Amino acid sequence: MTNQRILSHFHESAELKIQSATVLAPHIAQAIEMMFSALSNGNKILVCGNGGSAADAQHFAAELVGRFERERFPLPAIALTTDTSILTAVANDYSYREIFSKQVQAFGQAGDILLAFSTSGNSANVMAAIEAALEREMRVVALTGKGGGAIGKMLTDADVHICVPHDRTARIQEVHLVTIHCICDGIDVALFGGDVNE
Ligand SMILES: O=C(CO)[C@@H](O)[C@H](O)[C@H](O)[C@H](O)COP(=O)(O)O
Ligand SMILES: [Zn+2]
Repeated sequence: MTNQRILSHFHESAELKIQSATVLAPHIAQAIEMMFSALSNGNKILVCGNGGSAADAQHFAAELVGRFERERFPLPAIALTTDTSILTAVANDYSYREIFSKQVQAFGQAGDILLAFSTSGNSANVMAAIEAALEREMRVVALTGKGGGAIGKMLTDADVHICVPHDRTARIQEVHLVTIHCICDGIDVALFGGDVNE
């Protein structure tokens, strides 16, 4: 019984990944192109999300500033989920809704990219961050699920929407993870070409 449950998690996850690959590949390719071009112009990437998606935001920033699979110079990415003094002050003095948007206003510049994670597409603080980014002429890459929610409706044609075709938060997060690894790999390939062992 327990084993069956475990097996079904693995199967559902694997099946969704296969199914998402075709649907998401063109959007992921667009995100890679947009990020590579921004980084090449001296711009940076700000990243945000709640809960498991906060971990994804930090995971992505770590792979850009540190490394993914290749040795290379550090690339500028900042997770907006890590400074507990900023997060608690803004949540306490203003609202939880503004914890990311205030940081976008503080650090974001035209041409920078906001990478925004929300499995529901409806987290108010992620939406506020997107609003702030668009006001500053930043571009947005949104990783969502569940049809994209309100975030899907806020994005412009200049932005990229990577919407996982599923309704279960855990499954969506699992596809978000492989997506950020695709993006890291794509940026490395754009920088150096070829495969990892070259
Ligand atoms: O990791 C999980 C569930 O798998 C949770 O921590 C989850 O991230 C949190 O409930 C988030 O607050 C959900 O926000 P969102 O993805 O809808 O924007
Ligand atoms: Zn989770």
